[in-house]
Amino acid sequence: MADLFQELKDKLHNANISIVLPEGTDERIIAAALKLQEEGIIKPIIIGSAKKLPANLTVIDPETYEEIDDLVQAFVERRKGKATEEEARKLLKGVNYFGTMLVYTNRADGLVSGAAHTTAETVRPALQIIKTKPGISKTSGAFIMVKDELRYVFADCAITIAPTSEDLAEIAVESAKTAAAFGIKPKVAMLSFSSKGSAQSEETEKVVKATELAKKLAPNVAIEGELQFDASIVPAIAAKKAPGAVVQGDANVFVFPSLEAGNIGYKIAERLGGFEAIGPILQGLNAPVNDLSRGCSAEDVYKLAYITAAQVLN
Ligand SMILES: CC(C)(COP(=O)(O)OP(=O)(O)OC[C@H]1O[C@@H](n2cnc3c(N)ncnc32)[C@H](O)[C@@H]1OP(=O)(O)O)[C@@H](O)C(=O)NCCC(=O)NCCS
Ligand SMILES: CC(=O)OP(=O)(O)O
Repeated sequence: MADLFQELKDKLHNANISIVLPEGTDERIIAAALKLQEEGIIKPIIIGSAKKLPANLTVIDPETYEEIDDLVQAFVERRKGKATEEEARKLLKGVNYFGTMLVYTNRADGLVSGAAHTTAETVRPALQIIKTKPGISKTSGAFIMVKDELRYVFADCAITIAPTSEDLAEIAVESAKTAAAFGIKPKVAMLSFSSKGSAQSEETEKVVKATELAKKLAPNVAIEGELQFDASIVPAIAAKKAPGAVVQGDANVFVFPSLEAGNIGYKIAERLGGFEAIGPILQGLNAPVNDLSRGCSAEDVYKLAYITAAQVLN
């Protein structure tokens, strides 16, 4: 992954991209911001109290922000009929709503939060304000999983609790795009507890249908399902369980059938398998807003800031 981050740094060198880090009270966020500031490639903007933060950082304090009325008006306009001015003013006291409005109003290019907030608290402002791109029905959360030379994409590990076949197909296509954007030629496995009809149930049928839909949505991408994890990653097992499949134990994008499977699966790969987990990267939004795990390190924050900045250019 060293190469990926070097590539991103080269690409972003003169791009002048600013990333909001709303959690200015978290030490990991401050450490990552200082490292970004020192490097001078991405401009971090911290939300918090300037008095309590290092003087060389750009800090915006919602309590004293001179342009708060503009943000409130823009929020009320965006949430037409769903928030009064009074409610908007109250919501914008929250650092994630405030930071998301900085992105929505083009005062910043992207946002990374979630070190000190749950995923729901982090992403809800983005779902309500930034919203998904035309043609995308739902956002989803992908991780880039890295160990030595190995790079995989896991999704959805963050957002949709009980995806339908249509959701899974969209997640597959968006995850293939995420893989391609970060230098991985996608080979997608639609995961299940069954390989090519070895078990039959509502759950396996959901993945079979999702695979058909995903293939129609992205006919040029190698997508295979339904597959068990071993049949997707071990060529000899693929030859036995899924002979003739377009993915022969060489999958690198893994679409999990539910959030339970995806979230548990990525944490097992991270905590027992020794993979670095970068994300969750939110896919399909109009502007990049990315979540962190509350278990993240300062290095994870720093890296996700680079991924977020790269999404601005994609
Ligand atoms: C993502 C999540 C917070 C959304 O829940 P919610 O805020 O209750 O969602 P709601 O149904 O009230 O919708 C709120 C808004 O977000 C939108 N929305 C909800 N899910 C969305 C999705 N996946 N993609 C895009 N927009 C979405 C809704 O359309 C709605 O927009 P509107 O207010 O403009 O009409 C919820 O699905 C969740 O908690 N997921 C699990 C998160 C988690 O804990 N993951 C594990 C750790 S990473
Ligand atoms: C991505 C994720 O699981 O986030 P958290 O660990 O904060 O719940």
